[in-house]
Amino acid sequence: MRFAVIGAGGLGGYLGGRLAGAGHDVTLIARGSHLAALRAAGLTVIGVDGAATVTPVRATDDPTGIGAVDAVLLAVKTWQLDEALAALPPLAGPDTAVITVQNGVEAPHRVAQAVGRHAVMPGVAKVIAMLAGPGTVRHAGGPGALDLAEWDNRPTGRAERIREALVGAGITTTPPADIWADLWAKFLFVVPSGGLGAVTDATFGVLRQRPGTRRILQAAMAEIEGLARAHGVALPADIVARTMAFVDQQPAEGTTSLHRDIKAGRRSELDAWTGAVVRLGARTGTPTPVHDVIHEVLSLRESGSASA
Ligand SMILES: NC(=O)C1=CN([C@@H]2O[C@H](COP(=O)(O)OP(=O)(O)OC[C@H]3O[C@@H](n4cnc5c(N)ncnc54)[C@H](OP(=O)(O)O)[C@@H]3O)[C@@H](O)[C@H]2O)C=CC1
Ligand SMILES: CC(C)(CO)C(=O)C(=O)O
Repeated sequence: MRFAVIGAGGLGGYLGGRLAGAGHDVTLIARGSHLAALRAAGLTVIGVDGAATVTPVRATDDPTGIGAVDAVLLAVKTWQLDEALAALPPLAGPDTAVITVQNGVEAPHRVAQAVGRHAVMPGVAKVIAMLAGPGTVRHAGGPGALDLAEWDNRPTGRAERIREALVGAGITTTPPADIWADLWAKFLFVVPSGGLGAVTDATFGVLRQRPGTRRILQAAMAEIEGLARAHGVALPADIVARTMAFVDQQPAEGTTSLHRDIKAGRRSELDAWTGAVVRLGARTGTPTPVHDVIHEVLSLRESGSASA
């Protein structure tokens, strides 16, 4: 199949590298020193069981020469989506799927405004992958899975072909009963853990062990459960207990990307994570007091004016 990956960073590089390694026609759209390294020495994916290099790998910063592809993996951060969307038109044919992988529940809607719902396949990535340096991606954990579906979850030939390509490339994927419920379930895990982790600078191990932080985590998850209900999304009745059990299985030293980005002073996805909870809560009249506090504290810290 023909794939284009817009944003060949941690996640896009991992998925694109696996697909290219399995023989698919993959073009990575990248920039800067990462693009230079991809062109010079290919893409190296350091996995849990060793490293593999795909070389040569097709990489460019100019989408105009690629032509229409079967699927675009839109793998940039949420705040980079507008710029990435500008690269889409030359890649899109009448049946091209545009797969979103962003954490949060708003990215598919933003992309659909640009390309239409028929083109968008919301995806949920279950992997921990990061750029280890120019041209190199590290798969640090997680099952290495990408679940995706059509907007209305109906089975289609293109969804099936993409799943076959993923499985053939060693990426686990399961047809979801409802991709929106899966997106919200992941939202309910990452946002409370990320927000509270960033506020306290605590790892999963600490957050789950202290009675106080554990209670706040559960209260934050319950807020998102209420928000999902307000959006007509059916989550399992025991979603908070299930998600706490999942938190209990995470490596004790683990943190989320939101926490790591804020701690390192990099631009974060705060607006698409905690910000979205506050925004959607206000829009639907759903109380989100825990997220309101977390959002205010982290916004203040990100604005750099905490000591002004
Ligand atoms: N990494 C993971 O394991 C997971 C990530 N996600 C989600 O996936 C998304 C991507 O995350 P992640 O891969 O970690 O982020 P990264 O920052 O590692 O990767 C994004 C890449 O896209 C590049 N990029 C951005 N805009 C453009 C553009 N217009 N043209 C070319 N390249 C561009 C960035 O380059 P530059 O640095 O120059 O801006 C960067 O290399 C996030 O929304 C995240 O929530 C979801 C689950 C797991
Ligand atoms: C699942 C998890 C926590 C893995 O990195 C994630 O998606 C994130 O931190 O952004």
